[in-house]
Order: sequence, then structure tokens, then C-alpha cells
Amino acid sequence: MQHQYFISAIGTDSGKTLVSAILVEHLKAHYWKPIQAGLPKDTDQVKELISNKNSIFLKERFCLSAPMSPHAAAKIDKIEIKLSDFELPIESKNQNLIVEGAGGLFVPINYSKNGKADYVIDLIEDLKLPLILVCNLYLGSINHTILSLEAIKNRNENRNINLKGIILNGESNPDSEQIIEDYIIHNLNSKIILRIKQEKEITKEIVKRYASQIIL
Ligand SMILES: Nc1ncnc2c1ncn2[C@@H]1O[C@H](COP(=O)(O)OP(=O)(O)OP(=O)(O)O)[C@@H](O)[C@H]1O
Ligand SMILES: C[C@H](N)[C@H](N)CCCCCC(=O)O
Ligand SMILES: [Mg+2]
Repeated sequence: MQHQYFISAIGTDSGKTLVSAILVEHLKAHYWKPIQAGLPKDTDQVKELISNKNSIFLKERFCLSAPMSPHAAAKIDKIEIKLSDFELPIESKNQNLIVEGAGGLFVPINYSKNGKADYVIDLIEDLKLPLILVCNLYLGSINHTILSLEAIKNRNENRNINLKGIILNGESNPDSEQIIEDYIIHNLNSKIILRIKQEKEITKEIVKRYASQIIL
């Protein structure tokens, strides 16, 4: 069976690149970051964290110079990003594939005016990929997580986004984990597919260890 997933998160710097490396290693998948804003490139970071030799790294569709929200970074580079600019790379046909988003679900990839924008969540719908959401555990993250899950649920009323599962990233907090797990089971028919602890250092060995624990 072919596995292709879009990785998003409840915010930026949440661990999407780490999770992407873990999934790429687990599935020996190809990796694609459609919009890169600033350096270092997430693609290079994933390359450095995986050990298998089968994965192929696909070229970003947009590499923006500023480490900012894509809509703002694109403006600086005088580029217009449209949803129609994206399609799954041909090399990923019939291959396992991990696609990493920028920031969280409501990060704008463009902005025109009067509140009109396209967001990462629209790109996920357009690419028709099941979603894996990285949810951190910090004070305030229950709110950020449930807001993200509500947005997915809202889209799901039109059956547009399939939440394959969530990955909890951070020091364990049983009370927070319980409320989030119950929410996804009861509202989205989804599950926790991995728990990642706060590690002192991220290495290939750590990535391999978590790759062996994933349950898809
Ligand atoms: N569980 C963890 N233990 C230790 N360090 C972590 C953990 N999760 C993430 N990090 C570190 O936090 C930083 C941010 O993580 P990462 O780059 O994966 O975030 P991101 O969600 O991909 O960010 P962006 O939105 O820029 O793509 C990295 O230096 C990463 O190694
Ligand atoms: C540059 C950064 N590392 C991410 N790629 C983009 C994060 C955009 C966040 C926008 C926002 O939610 O305010
Ligand atoms: Mg990243």
C-alpha cells in the first residue's frame, strides 16, 4: 500500500521537520517541501537525519529568501504564489511521500485584500493528501491544538481532509494528552500515531528509534 501524507502542526518550530525525517525513515519515503521560507532548507535537514538510501528529495516549488510567513516572504521576493502552482511531483507517483507544510494550518501562502487569502489548509485540500498534525505539549497548547482540530473538523463536514493521526511532541503531560486524544477519537475518528519526548539532541539514531515506533 502506498503512503502519502502532508505534515502540518499547531504552529511554527513545532517539530514538523523532525517528524518528516522520522516518517521518511519509517516509510523509506520521498520528501517534498513545497514552500521553503529562509535557510537552512528543511530538505537539507531531513537529508542529514535519515539513514536509508532509498529516499529521494524533491525540489521545492518555491524557495523564498526571508524566514517569514510565505505570503510576506513572497511579497519581498516579488513572487505571487497561487494554489494552482502546486501539484504533486511526478517522481512521487506510486511512491511513499512526505510533504511538509510551512508553519501551521492557517499560515497564508498569499494575500490579496479584503481578507482574501489562501492558506496551507487549502493547499492540503488541493493536494488531496491525508494529514498528520504535530501537536506540541506546552502550557497553552491545548487551546492551539483544539483550534487546529476544530478547523479540520469544520473542513471535514465536506469530507475534504482526512486526519490520519497526530504526533505529540514534547514532555509528557497526561492530562493534556487525554483531552486531545479523546477529542480526536470522538470528533475525527483519528488517533495518536507517535509520542516524541523532548530530546537533548536530535541525531540519526534518535530518528531511527522513533521511526521504529510509528503506528500508521
Ligand atoms: N522533541 C524534540 N526534542 C528536541 N528538539 C526538538 C524536538 N522537536 C523539535 N526539536 C527542535 O526544535 C527545532 C524546531 O523543529 P523543526 O525544525 O522540526 O520545526 P518545524 O515545525 O519544522 O519548523 P518550520 O515551521 O520552520 O518548518 C529544531 O531545532 C528541532 O531539532
Ligand atoms: C520561516 C518559518 N520557519 C516558517 N517556515 C514559516 C512560519 C510562518 C508563521 C506565520 C504565522 O503563523 O504567523
Ligand atoms: Mg520545518
